[in-house]
Amino acid sequence: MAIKFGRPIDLRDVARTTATQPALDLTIRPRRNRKAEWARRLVRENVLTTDDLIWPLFVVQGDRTRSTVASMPGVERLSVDEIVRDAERAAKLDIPCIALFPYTEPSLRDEHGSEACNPDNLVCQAVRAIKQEFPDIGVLCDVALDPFTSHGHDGLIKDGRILNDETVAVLVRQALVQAEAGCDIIAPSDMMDGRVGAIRQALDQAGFLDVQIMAYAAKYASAFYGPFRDAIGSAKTLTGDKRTYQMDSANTDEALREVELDIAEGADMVMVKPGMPYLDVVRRVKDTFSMPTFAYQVSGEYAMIAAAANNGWIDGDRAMMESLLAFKRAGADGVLTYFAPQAAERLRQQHR
Ligand SMILES: NCc1[nH]cc(CCC(=O)O)c1CC(=O)O
Ligand SMILES: [Mg+2]
Repeated sequence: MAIKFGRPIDLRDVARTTATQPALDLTIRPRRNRKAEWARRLVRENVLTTDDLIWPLFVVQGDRTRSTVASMPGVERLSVDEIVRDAERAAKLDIPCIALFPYTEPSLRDEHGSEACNPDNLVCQAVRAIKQEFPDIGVLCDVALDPFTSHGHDGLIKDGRILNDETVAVLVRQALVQAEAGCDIIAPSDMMDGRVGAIRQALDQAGFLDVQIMAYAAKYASAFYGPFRDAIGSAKTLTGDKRTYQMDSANTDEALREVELDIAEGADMVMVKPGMPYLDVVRRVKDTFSMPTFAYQVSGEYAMIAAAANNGWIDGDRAMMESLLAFKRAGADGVLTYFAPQAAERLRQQHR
């Protein structure tokens, strides 16, 4: 491996000090446990493995199509046939789960996000195609209306307000078509009140007792979603912001109340989003509820690391691994990350 950013200084530990100066009278020297790679491995508290990774992918209409996302270097929108190839890559890399997000053709977007409930929409097509070839990989589908609405909001709008209960009714239908297509995990990211309970009830009534729910329980109104909105094509159309449903970045007690509600309504797993700027929330959620807790390293976090790395300003690979390990340290059980395949490849090399 070429060392671009400084040489590794793995100084040989000398058995006895040869310093000319008298040694300090220190009984405790924490550096002893860091003296060599084997010693550091021995006392290492947290590890990242491929089991921790969920890989988000973008689906686009077409055939053999891979289109770049300008604000997410290295990330592409994939047509259904191509997404099956990436699912295969995920399976080969031992990544347990992939997450799907659609770029909906502008002509199919409307005020009500109708395409979300079309059993033949891009996401449903992709789920079927992936499940047919790779039934053993987990498939997570996002539930929210923003990829489908002409205004870019996650819910229905009336007189400039996002309607809660009316939106929940649509989300329930969206979740059902996704479950019908073969989705394993339904992940509501819309932040409407009561949607987890409504979706759970509908899934159960339809016989989808084993379909899990991963609730985007503590999801903040964040500037870090910018590149994602580029990827799904809602950046240009979004009117206003999402602060009447996504959380205020200033709050953490509120995150605990949101998580508590989603668990009570039947969430099997909970998520905090974004990731790195909200590691304190991850820690509090994990400590308070002992639930399977996930963090989403969102598009803006990915873009920052990728951009700095592409400029030669940071060592991208090391920054990626360090950022992912931070989630483990904060108590996360797993991470949704666009770095998933790169991280998995790196983990594989390390273990060789
Ligand atoms: N509700 C849709 C949704 N699901 C995941 C993300 C963001 C993911 C990312 O930035 O990587 C968003 C965007 C938003 O809420 O505006
Ligand atoms: Mg909620």
